Amino acid sequence: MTTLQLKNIVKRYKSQTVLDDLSLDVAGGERLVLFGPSGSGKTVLLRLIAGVIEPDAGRVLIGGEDMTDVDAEHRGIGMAFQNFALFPHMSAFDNIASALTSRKSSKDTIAAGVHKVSKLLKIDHVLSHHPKALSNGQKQRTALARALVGSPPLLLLDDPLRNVDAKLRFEMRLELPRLLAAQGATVIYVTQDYKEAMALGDRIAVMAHGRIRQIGTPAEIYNAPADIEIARLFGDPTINLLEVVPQRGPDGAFVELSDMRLRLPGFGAEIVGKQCVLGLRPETIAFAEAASQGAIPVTVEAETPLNEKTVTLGLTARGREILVSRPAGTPGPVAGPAHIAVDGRTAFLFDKATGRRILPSELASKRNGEAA
Ligand SMILES: Nc1ncnc2c1ncn2[C@@H]1O[C@H](COP(=O)(O)OP(=O)(O)OP(=O)(O)O)[C@@H](O)[C@H]1O
Repeated sequence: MTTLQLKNIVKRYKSQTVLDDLSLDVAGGERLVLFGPSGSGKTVLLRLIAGVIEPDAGRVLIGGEDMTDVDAEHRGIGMAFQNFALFPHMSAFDNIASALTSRKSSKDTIAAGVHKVSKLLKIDHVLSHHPKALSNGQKQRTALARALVGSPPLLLLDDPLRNVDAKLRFEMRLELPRLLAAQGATVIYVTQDYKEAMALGDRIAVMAHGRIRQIGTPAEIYNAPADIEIARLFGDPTINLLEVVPQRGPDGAFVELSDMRLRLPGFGAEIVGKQCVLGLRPETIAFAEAASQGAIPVTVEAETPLNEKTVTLGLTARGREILVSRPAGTPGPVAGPAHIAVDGRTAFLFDKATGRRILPSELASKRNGEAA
């Protein structure tokens, strides 16, 4: 299976550095998601891997071979883009087959390949249609079929679900991993949708300003975000972020919420008196009895039942907003005074000035130990 290595890639447009000394290693058969806000450089990176644009510096290695100076059509890559990019004057069949024409395969071999992939993508009944007679979902599947038909060892998919409706997007999120796994290809998949990133990626590379801010499995990104922005981008409802200044208590550092102490196990003197931001995932907070130990009083302002969960907005004594999320159907207060229980071990602490997550001192010293 084909590996992909990017080494110190730089791409500039006039004075703007769009990719800034970016390096990346993708294992053979891995599905790597490039995730990041609009303008972070995802599409430029994909086009650069494809060979459509050239880097100003750095190397692109595909399967261990330096492909930086090799033309796009000789890189053996399959591509599908968010705007479908189908030829309007060709049938769906011919659009898909166009990916194979340069191979000089026999007509029968091409037809067999097109039918196989079309069946898989459930578009075999519309192969004679031109793009204007296809629904958006069918166009998207046709573009995907064109990318898959030659079984390329490296597949680049640029936000292929962006222009399809919510139902199809949901279906494809379920189907695509199986489909891509069956292909055995190495996949670079661009999306701005964090749920898609988590559903499809073996790993996710979070991009910002032409750099990779964090790379890891979906669980690593969610459970150990490198900074506030990443914590905010992954999660629905969004993570609670509260400005705090930790204090020193008899049994370690704590912060105050509604005049109650929330202990931060593992954190020590290094955070005392520092301007920080506390991150609490709504699903890690539970409603509690007033008398239970550490219960923090809140005033419930509003409740929003969603399909699978109920999200409640509470206010602390000083009017700070806290979202609490619990599985739908579980009881909870609807309005008025209530108490919440927060486990300090699940809290994130960020440096307010830099936005970077501060690791608990125990973990930090363990990491340092590992590095030494
Ligand atoms: N041909 C070009 N000429 C000048 N600037 C460009 C060109 N192509 C891209 N850029 C700039 O590079 C930056 C990154 O663009 P890119 O399309 O890679 O972002 P993106 O992360 O894919 O965004 P989106 O999710 O909206 O597609 C943007 O600021 C864009 O304006």
